[in-house]
Amino acid sequence: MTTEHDLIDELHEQAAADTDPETTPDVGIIMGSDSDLDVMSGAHEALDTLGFGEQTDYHDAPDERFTYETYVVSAHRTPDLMYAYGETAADRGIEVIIAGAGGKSADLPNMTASIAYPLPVVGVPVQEKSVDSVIGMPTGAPIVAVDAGKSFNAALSAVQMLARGYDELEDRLVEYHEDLVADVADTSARLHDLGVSGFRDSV
Ligand SMILES: Nc1c(C(=O)O)ncn1[C@@H]1O[C@H](COP(=O)(O)O)[C@@H](O)[C@H]1O
Repeated sequence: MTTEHDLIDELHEQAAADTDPETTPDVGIIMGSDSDLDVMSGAHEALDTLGFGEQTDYHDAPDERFTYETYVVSAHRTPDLMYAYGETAADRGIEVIIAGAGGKSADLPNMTASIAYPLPVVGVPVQEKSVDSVIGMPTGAPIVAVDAGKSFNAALSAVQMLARGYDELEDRLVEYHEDLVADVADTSARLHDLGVSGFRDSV
């Protein structure tokens, strides 16, 4: 069984390995519990849509140029792991972190933002009651956050940040947006042309 200390050691070893950044995960997704996975999977869906690959082995990157990794990390249950993740993220090649947590005391995103600073962290309150604890940071301690459950948008925001350095990602974001616009326009025309009953029958 893997222990917290095994994971911490791995993170530090990876940070020290000086790996080619093209082969390291670009986006790190962390969440307070695996019970957050359903909500957080919107981030995976968005990244998959934008052509990212999932990296499950730090030393064996998938074919995709841009990748993400996922871990469960908790400020409350595994503070040492949270510290190690935030502290090593930049050296491990992570360029932006998406951090989700639920409950009334959702501290993982904001704590990670402070530890990983100046690496940007996009916080996802997993539930409505988590919003205040995710976004409530003092002046000088920034976090970017989305509304409760909006992990899909968190990933889009993360890619927007990455896209400032990679034209290819900017193109993918533009293409995604054009598809979105086309879908809405097509739905609008079908609703109009088929009428409400016909439209309902068609979906
Ligand atoms: N908010 C946090 C933190 C943290 O912020 O460090 N760690 C776990 N949790 C949250 O506790 C909830 C219940 O977790 P369990 O289902 O594991 O009991 C989850 O939504 C998780 O994000």
